[in-house]
Amino acid sequence: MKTIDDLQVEGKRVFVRADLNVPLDGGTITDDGRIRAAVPTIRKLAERGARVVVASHLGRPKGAPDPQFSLAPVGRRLGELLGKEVAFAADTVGDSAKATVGAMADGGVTLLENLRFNAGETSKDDAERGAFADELASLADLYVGDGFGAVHRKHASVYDLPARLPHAAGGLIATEVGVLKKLTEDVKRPYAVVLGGAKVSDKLGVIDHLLEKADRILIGGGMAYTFLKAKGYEVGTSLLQEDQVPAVQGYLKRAEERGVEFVLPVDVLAAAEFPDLKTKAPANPTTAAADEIPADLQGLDIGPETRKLYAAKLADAATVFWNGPMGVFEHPDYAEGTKAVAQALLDSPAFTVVGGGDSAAAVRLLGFDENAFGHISTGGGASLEYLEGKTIPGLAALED
Ligand SMILES: Nc1ncnc2c1ncn2[C@@H]1O[C@H](COP(=O)(O)OP(=O)(O)OP(=O)(O)O)[C@@H](O)[C@H]1O
Ligand SMILES: O=C(O)[C@H](O)COP(=O)(O)O
Repeated sequence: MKTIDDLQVEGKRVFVRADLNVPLDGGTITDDGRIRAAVPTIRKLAERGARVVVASHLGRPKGAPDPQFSLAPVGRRLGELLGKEVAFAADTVGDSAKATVGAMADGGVTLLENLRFNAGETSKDDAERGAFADELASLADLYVGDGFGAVHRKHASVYDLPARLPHAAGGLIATEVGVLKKLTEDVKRPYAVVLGGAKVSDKLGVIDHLLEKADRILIGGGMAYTFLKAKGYEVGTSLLQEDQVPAVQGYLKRAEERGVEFVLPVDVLAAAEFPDLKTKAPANPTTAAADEIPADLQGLDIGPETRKLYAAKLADAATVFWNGPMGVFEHPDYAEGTKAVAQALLDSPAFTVVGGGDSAAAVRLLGFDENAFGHISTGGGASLEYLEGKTIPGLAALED
């Protein structure tokens, strides 16, 4: 894989595919970690006289413009962090993008509007994606892949565009891959993996692979309820991937055969309603045993006994990979589980990798010092798929 040091960028339009998919509350960025992580590559290119065209997705709009997913606030923050003006194009490949990119001087930076406002970006149809990639390619001379959080997506800007332009990996991708490699090669044992979060269907597949690698797998967050259901427990109205229950039963069985320890919640914090994340009004959750969640309640965090159990299971680990918060940490009533896991990792001597946009944001928003962890990855699904040993579209596309 080439790096940006291998490219002659002066006076060239360099398309940087970043992952600036940050959590927003209205128009306010609640955690700018992914923007900060994107800055070094953008700054380096601009300092070397490139005309830097930055592009990203934000959220999951449905292939058409949707103001709540505009990257405009991200552009303002990027400008603050770079300490220079970032021109914002009001579309991705339309008149505004062409005019803004056309008007750039050497060393300038433009941010395009959300890539996913265009159906071609995420299309499953190769021709449709390719046509959109052609339009993106017309805006640049060179391509730099640096959006580690999105490299697992076979999307136009990640996968098809690098095939159309001379390309290289940015500094963030190089760093992320370097650290994750350590977890696939000579991992120090015991190796514990903590999985949580809400993108359950995306993440269940990784367990198949982890059963071959990890010594201990702790499950929390929205993932937990599919496991509890697979054990035959009722989970009320909790997040559930019903169609995955048989697969999860298979994982539990294989884990037993292989001597991999699965650790599931023994209690949860549950409520009738999902909490109001805007007002943060008290949610008054009930603590319920994990095998007795009342039919009208949903589990929204791990409970106090589970916090202690998970801390104990992490205390003697030598390596820990953690992806996905233990609960709806954005609300203070459901933040304790995530805090307990973060604290347990800080207290343990293990080499710790925290993966995921939301997991990393949780660590920072809950007041932990991010530098105290071995590595905080900007990619959740991406780091999991990397650990799975899958071919990653956005990394394969950067190979020579
Ligand atoms: N029990 C639960 N029920 C519903 N949602 C939950 C539950 N536990 C955690 N969540 C939600 O999961 C979300 C984070 O999940 P996600 O899978 O996106 O994490 P991530 O891997 O860190 O991020 P990414 O994959 O986007 O990089 C949070 O917004 C949190 O509120
Ligand atoms: O947050 C993420 O995991 C990445 O930005 C990818 O987003 P996606 O899951 O919507 O493709």
